[in-house]
Amino acid sequence: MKYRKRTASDFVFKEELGHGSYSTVYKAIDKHDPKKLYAIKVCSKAHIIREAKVKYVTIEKNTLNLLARGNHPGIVKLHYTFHDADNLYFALDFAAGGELLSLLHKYRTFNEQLSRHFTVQLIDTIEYIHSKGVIHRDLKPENVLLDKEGRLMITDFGAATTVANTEVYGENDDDPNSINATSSFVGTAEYVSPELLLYNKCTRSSDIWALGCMIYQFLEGCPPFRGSNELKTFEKIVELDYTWNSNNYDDNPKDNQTNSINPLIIDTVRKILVIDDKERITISDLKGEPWFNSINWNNKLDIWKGIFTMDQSLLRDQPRLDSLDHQKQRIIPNRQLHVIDTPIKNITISKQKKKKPMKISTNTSSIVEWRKKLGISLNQNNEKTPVTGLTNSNNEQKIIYHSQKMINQPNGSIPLSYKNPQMTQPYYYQNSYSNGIQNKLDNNALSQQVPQISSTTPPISRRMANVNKSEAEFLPNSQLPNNNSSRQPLQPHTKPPLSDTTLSNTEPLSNTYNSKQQELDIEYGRHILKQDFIYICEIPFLAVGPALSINSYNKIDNDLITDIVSKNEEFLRKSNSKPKLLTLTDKGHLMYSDNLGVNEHSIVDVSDSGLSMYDFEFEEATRKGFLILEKYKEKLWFISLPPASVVSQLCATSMNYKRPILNSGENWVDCFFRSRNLLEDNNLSNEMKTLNIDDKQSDENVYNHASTSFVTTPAPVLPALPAIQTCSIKYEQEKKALPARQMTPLDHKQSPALRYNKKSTSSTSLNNGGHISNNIYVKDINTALYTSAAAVASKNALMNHLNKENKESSPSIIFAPSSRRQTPSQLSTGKEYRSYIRPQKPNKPPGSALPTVIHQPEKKYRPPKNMIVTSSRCEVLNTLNSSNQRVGSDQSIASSGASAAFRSLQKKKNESNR
Ligand SMILES: Nc1ncnc2c1ncn2[C@@H]1O[C@H](COP(=O)(O)OP(=O)(O)OP(=O)(O)O)[C@@H](O)[C@H]1O
Repeated sequence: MKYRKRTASDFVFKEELGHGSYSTVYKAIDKHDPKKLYAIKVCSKAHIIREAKVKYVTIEKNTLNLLARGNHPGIVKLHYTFHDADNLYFALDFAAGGELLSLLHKYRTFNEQLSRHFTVQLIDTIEYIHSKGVIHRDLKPENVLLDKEGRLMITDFGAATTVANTEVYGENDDDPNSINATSSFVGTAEYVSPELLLYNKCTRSSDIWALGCMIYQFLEGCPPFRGSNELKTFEKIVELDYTWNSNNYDDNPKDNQTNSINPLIIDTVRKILVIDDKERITISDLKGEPWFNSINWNNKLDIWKGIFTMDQSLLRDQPRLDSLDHQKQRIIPNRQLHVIDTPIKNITISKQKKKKPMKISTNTSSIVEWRKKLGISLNQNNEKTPVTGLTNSNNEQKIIYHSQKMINQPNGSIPLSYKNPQMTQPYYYQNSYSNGIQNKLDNNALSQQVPQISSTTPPISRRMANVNKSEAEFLPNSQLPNNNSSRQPLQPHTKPPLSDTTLSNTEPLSNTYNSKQQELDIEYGRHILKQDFIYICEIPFLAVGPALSINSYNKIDNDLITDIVSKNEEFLRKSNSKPKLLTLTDKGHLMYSDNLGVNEHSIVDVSDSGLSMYDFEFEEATRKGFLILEKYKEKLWFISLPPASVVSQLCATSMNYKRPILNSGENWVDCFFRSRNLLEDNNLSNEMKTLNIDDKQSDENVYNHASTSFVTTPAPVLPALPAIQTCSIKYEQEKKALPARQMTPLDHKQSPALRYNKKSTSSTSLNNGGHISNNIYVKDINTALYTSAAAVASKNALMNHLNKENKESSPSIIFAPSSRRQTPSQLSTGKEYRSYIRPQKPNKPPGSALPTVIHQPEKKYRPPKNMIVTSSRCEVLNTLNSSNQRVGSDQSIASSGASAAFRSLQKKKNESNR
């Protein structure tokens, strides 16, 4: 047959059949052959990239392709794959009979004959899947569909793996005592095997375990192991805590004789539900069980009869049998239902819906949804990911090691990162600090005097006015409150009338993006988001030195910044030097130059993962305070705004060239966020361009196997699943799902509700891509980080982040403009150094939606000695600390779900081994 690539326009999309964690499935009619119905699974590219589901989609596609070759009736067939700019499409067999779970719910239980019939079909299919070297890993009634004749079709291969891959999972098989922290869950709680729970091992036998659970469920109506939460479920599984009930049909008097389960079934299930997977019955032995004596396993036609076409006498004991006819009526005429054709362009497929409501509270989530729910995810390399609450020693050691390496530099030597020739001369080299200590640095660019903080620098009165006594105790003498000064209450971030009238002259200029500037930007191929005159002071992290040294920066915190600012405000403002022109582009480049825009010095990329931003009373409207940037372990930049009169003069002098101030209406922090968002969007659209699902091979293959007749092909066992590993979904930037997103925790586009959640003490969201969503305003970074519900909940994300980072980059912590962070308690305590742990663009109108301040000073994090901790490091460590503290508490275990269950199981296991 001549190959022709299908597109979405080849189909008429009908009603939605369902939706999962990364797709929405629509019924569709082939325009070229209206008799052909398909279920088209539509995956939004943006969604699967953002949610790091590319891997699952890839696995599903390749597994389905592989399994389609055998044309087994028990596997939902993949007919076509195609994509467009926004979506990936899988054209699958349409399962007119719906989910097996729905049928089970309808009848509550299946009678013995029906149970056996379905079990036989499942065994035949599982045997086929395993013969191809594939393990499904998420078998459950929701993942079993029925075709129009009522034959089973297993679907949802997103969690599948190969036998070879699985062996890798069981790296501790030989030593069951050494369960490590990198275990990951696979499956759905009620069907997950004990070997996975106990040894992080998944084999073919794990699918058989799930089959045993399903057989039980067919007869009892619910899975054998179900607790009130995942932990209890897992405990029941590993303790093999299940019982057969005998009163299933009590409400159906005419079925009284069926209220005891056939002992042959009980015996069969007993042989399946064996804790030790090596002792568990195999598929071939299972087929020989007495319960299947009547089955001719070679008679595929008999095995694969659809329940809607079967001899009804076979089903005579089925409770509410009459309903089955009704069900058949309901299913088969489904095609005749009046549906309004949905033009493809009107299908809101890019907008993902939430997972359908769970029919049974805890067992209907797919593996991926389940992982997400429990905060368990795979890392980028498809490796096992630490489970919440488990040891973090590796990660921590990594940090300590690096830190010590930095600190242990021989006196005078300079860490490589300091030798960056582009590093500009720090301003303070020119200043007149007389008490500086001469560094013995051998690098020319850095052999300079480290400024000694002048003890005579007067305290900054403005910030001292409202410091209360208890706080004052923690402040150096030089910062004691000055009662003569009055602290300016922070104002909502509206544009106040400028005190300096000369500045107002510049305003009309500043809002105009004039043609000369445009020309320049076009020449440079950039678009400027904001440009303004600023003072900038760079302070590198030095290897040695008493004050502004790496030792001083072991903790970037409120006190340190306060100390630096209070003692060096004049110096930091560079009042004696000429202001620079700071420019931020849409590409995230931040640079400064003289006021004519020449000799640009690049500062940093706003998207840099090692960049943290803070503000210290930074008020653009009143031109006060500092915007502080920190490149982790490299530099601090203190940015402040010159007086309006100075700016006005500068503008006047540069009039002939261009109008230098651009976009003064939007403050710097907002622009940083905007720039970062633009970059993210850019990344996303680039990744979407590279993500496709073209698979000519697959389509041709499917054409060749289009027949629905079942051919029993003796399929060779594949050593591995090359198709899965050499994924045919091209994802060229496979390295990352969305790199910038690791650094910018909140996907505000997808979670708009989280952006300004006023109940923010725990307004946290963690998704499986390891993204932290957090909306906590705090007055003290360490306190905040320690107490942040987000930090606690996001340990996995952070650990993932650490895993991914061999370098010392860190998630950014960005401090929002103070007007948005201001709370009454902040004002009353007088702490100006407030953190805002959520790198995203704040766009709420000024003064609104102030989340609750979290204040638990007693839990303040104390960094270990010799450990360099930036804000982000604090976050990581506090998270780990608090998580470790929670271990062992029953209450916390109960609330922390699967990971706690893991811990609990390990603990029990270790105790029993002692
Ligand atoms: N071939 C099909 N025929 C009919 N309905 C289908 C078909 N495939 C899927 N569906 C329906 O669509 C729903 C979602 O499909 P599916 O579970 O495959 O999506 P998913 O994104 O892989 O979800 P999950 O989160 O479970 O992995 C199913 O529950 C089912 O009701």
